[in-house]
Amino acid sequence: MRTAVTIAGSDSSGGAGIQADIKTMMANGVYAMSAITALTAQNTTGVTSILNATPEFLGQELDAIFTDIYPDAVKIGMVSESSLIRTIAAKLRQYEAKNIVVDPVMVATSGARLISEEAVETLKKELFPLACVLTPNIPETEVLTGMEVKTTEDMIEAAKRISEEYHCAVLCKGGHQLNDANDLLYADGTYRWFNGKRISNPNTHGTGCTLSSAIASNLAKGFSLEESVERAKDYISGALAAMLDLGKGSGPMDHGFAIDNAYTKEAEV
Ligand SMILES: Nc1ncnc2c1ncn2[C@@H]1O[C@H](COP(=O)(O)OP(=O)(O)OP(=O)(O)O)[C@@H](O)[C@H]1O
Ligand SMILES: Cc1ncc(COP(=O)(O)O)c(N)n1
Repeated sequence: MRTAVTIAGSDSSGGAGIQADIKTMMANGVYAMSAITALTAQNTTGVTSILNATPEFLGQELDAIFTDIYPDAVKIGMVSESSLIRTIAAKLRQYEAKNIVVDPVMVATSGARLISEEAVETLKKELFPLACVLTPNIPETEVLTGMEVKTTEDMIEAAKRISEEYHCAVLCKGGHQLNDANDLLYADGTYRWFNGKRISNPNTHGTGCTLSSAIASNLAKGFSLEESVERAKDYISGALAAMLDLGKGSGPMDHGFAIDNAYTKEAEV
């Protein structure tokens, strides 16, 4: 069985972070492991508290993982402090980790800031060069380039700039567009669109976490980056189209849509 690890924050409401990642990896047929960077107290309406792991403890989690069940792919999500980012980078280099997907998580759907400004600089310096693909959303793409991203041409230009600066592929996610949900992959000087029909579902908590974990799962299974993105896009569209509606705010998606006997189907009996 292929294996993957998520290095990210825990979401107590189970919609984003570690919990979304593990559900996604499992639904995509990959054995999931986790190194938790922070505990968050959050639900569909917001984040009320964050408790970071210490760099020492995070290092020990990564040692435990990499010295035993070596992961075929790595997904990195919320890491809010520079010291934690440095620990991750050092461990990934030490263990020669492969298929690293970096989701530069900055702000939650609910509006909470999940990384300090100073840590964004460390993320760029330490982790971006190790990534095989970065998956910023449009606001994150704007922060990373300092340019406004309003049109499809802007998305292409911004993704090109990031890809050239950090020498890795960039998937600029289009979930924040008004009419479409088209994602742009820029790799090796060329680009390709992954078009998605915008699904009229207000429950988008954890879409970014889910997409990056689905990409990591497919890379772990040996698919090319393009194939991995295509499959991940199908997965996120299916999870959104299942129209789960939980909680008072922007709710989580249904990861059970692809699994026989999953909880939503059972619940209807
Ligand atoms: N309403 C929607 N219909 C279809 N696809 C969507 C919708 N919203 C987001 N997506 C898709 O979900 C994926 C994540 O994109 P998005 O831009 O929302 O990332 P994000 O902002 O990082 O997510 P998060 O909500 O976790 O912060 C992309 O593939 C995007 O196209
Ligand atoms: C632990 C954790 N990681 C990531 C996100 C971003 O996801 P979203 O933007 O969908 O809230 C989150 N809310 N919590």
